[in-house]
Amino acid sequence: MASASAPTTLSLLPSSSSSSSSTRTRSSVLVHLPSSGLRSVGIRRLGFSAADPVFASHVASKHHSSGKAVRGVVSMAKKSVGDLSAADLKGKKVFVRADLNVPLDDSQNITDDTRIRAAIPTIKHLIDNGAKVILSSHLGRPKGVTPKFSLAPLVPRLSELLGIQVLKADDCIGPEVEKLVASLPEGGVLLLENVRFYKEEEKNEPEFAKKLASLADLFVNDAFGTAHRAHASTEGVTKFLKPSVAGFLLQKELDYLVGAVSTPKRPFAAIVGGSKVSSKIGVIESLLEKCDILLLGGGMIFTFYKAQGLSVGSSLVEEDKLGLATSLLEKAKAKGVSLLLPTDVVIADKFSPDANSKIVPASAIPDGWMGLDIGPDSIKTFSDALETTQTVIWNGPMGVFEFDKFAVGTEAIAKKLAELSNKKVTTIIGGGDSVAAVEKVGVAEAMSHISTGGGASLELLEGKVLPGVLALDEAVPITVAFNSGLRFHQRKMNCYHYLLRLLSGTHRGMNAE
Ligand SMILES: Nc1ncnc2c1ncn2[C@@H]1O[C@H](COP(=O)(O)OP(=O)(O)O)[C@@H](O)[C@H]1O
Ligand SMILES: O=C(OP(=O)(O)O)[C@H](O)COP(=O)(O)O
Repeated sequence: MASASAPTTLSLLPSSSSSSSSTRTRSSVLVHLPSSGLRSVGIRRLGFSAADPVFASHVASKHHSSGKAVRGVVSMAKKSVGDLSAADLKGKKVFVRADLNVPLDDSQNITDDTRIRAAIPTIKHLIDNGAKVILSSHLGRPKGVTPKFSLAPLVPRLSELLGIQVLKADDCIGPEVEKLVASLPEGGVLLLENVRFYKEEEKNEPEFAKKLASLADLFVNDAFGTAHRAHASTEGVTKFLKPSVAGFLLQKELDYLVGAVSTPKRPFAAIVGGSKVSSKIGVIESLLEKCDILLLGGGMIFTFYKAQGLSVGSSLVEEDKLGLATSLLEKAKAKGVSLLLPTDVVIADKFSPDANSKIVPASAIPDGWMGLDIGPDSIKTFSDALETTQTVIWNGPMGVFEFDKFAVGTEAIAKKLAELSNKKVTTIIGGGDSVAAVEKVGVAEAMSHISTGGGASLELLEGKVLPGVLALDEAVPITVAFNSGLRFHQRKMNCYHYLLRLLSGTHRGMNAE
């Protein structure tokens, strides 16, 4: 659950990391919060954490584009559904955006209900307080109305978990939906049809957002897995519904992924595997700024080996990323990050569960063979390194874990993390295949945090701002103090609008004054 202790002063901290004189700090900004008032409203830190260097860079680069050389960090407090009282909720129609994008088999059976279970606490809180819940989600990436992407198969599981019969609408806007909403009792739940059946959803068209919003009195966004999308049901509706607040799942995800990773207990290790070097380069680069130990496994290691001049046989390689791999190795060295590549690998004569396999040193992969897992020496080295840590984040399996023969490295790391979790090490797993891997090994429960958002968690780790979070109301209006050189200005303002102006480069309060 989110931290209930409120920071009393949130700082736009001067950063010393910039090497460019053009981006060096010339101003500092303090954001003062009335401490007693904050505690009384149960403020929760959401979205951005103080002193996050990656976010600092992000803010700075945006702000620099306006010609104002200010580098800093903004910490924001988003209003939570837990901050709404029973009086705020009783009889109110609440538009809840959840991410119920669950996998279904060919017979429309749910094969993993993690996202449905994760959405329950917020819905239950609302119905227990007498609200009328209008539940919205997408499923898959349909092009127009597509029956196989209907949310209907989710109704039985939702009803079972909530202990009430969930109603289902055949659309997400329009007169029929309005009728169902009008007859919804207090404590009732109406599941709208897949919001992506309308192309206006992903285009974030205001008229469509307005129609969705017209169904309700207030908005709760609990769709962490979709928080990196600025869609009508995640971002657009906030323009028409007040308050717009965070749900418990969104809050919990951000607590771990922003809180634990921006100010981690150290030593802090990241394990990055999987198959797509290109989609994970941003993560590796940003993790080099943050972590003490970086362990690489999976299909991406062969690009690093090849970049070092080793033979990799027919292993997976992204040729156009060789230069980048070299620069990442150099960057790790310069930053003093302990970047470990596997010293031995399990190789196969074909990409198949029944391939012939053998273990070889990483420097001795023969032609015609491909690396599909990390070897036993590497497992030992990685396990020893992990023993020293206090926080571990894992994204991407160590090998082709779908084939039992090449699942040993992934399973060993999963078990090691479970063991460390029991020793109070913070363990965070993100990414669809990584979560599937820990589920397969049966250790998901042991981990500190399993993220319901693959893309969203990666974007957070890269230091990106999630539009679905940014759009939510902040907990309280706050006092912002500007200190610009010798001048000092103080004004009360809304932190959300302040941040928006800072990000968009339209803030003119510092050097301009
Ligand atoms: N050595 C390897 N060669 C080819 N594919 C690999 C290798 N190691 C892991 N993989 C594959 O990587 C895939 C997962 O990669 P990715 O999508 O990046 O992870 P995640 O979904 O956790 O972010 C798995 O399907 C796995 O089989
Ligand atoms: O499954 C999702 O993302 P993920 O596979 O990155 O975790 C979310 O539901 C977002 O779906 P989208 O990537 O189609 O916008």
